[in-house]
Amino acid sequence: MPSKKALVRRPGPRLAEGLVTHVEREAVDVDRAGEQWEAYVEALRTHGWETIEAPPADDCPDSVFVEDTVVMYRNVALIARPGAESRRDETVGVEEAVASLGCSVNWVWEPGTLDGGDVLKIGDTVYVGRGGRTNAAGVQQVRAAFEPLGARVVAAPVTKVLHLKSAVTALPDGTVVGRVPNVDAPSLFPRFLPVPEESGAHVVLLGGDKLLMASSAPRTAELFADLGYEPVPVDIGEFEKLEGCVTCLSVRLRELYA
Ligand SMILES: NC(=O)NCCC[C@H](N)C(=O)O
Repeated sequence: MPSKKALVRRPGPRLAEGLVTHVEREAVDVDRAGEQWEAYVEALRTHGWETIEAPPADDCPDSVFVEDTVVMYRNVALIARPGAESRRDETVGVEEAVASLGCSVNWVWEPGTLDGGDVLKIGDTVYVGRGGRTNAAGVQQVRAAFEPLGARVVAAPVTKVLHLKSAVTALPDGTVVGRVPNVDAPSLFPRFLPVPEESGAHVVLLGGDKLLMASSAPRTAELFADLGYEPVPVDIGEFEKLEGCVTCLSVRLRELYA
């Protein structure tokens, strides 16, 4: 059944200690991050999404990046096993939250690791990035969880950025968008559109033609507007300092039965 719920998690007091892997560490203004998070959540609500807060995980600096903790396919929530050890405890509260929404819950087990940021769904095709955070066993477990439900899982190498979805996401028509130097294998995707900015590769589909995007990608927003989409820009600058992007701050639940 179509649903429009989005799971989010408020940033915790230790946010500034969040992991950085591919960028230089910059000071994070936690108060400003809080304001940016509120505005992000408000943008989801304004466009018809009911937001549900996962219980805080204040000991985990990266907990706001809730996308990495769970992958949804239909009504099934696959609880991730984050590749970074400091992020493992984030999954506990998320598991409670998705179970209470009526999802069927499944888990990635050791030795598998999986970050939700490595999973890009386009219709029934589920691309899984095998990179710094998601290992081969994690990819196999996504196959085992979702292929019986009708998904086709396609593994994609990720060596240049943190997650597959740091490199690419997809427009509503399924066209994959990414900044060429960040994408290991653009030919894996049936339709690929290069974008001029790194954060232009990140879109959250709000419904209809509306695309939630970071305000740090104005030229890409212009490109998308010219293709008939309606960009909805939000400033997530404090999260970008920690390699976060618009996708990683929420998990949309579009096929709940509850
Ligand atoms: N899905 C995402 O893009 N997540 C961003 C995670 C950023 C966090 N600082 C991390 O390194 O895990």
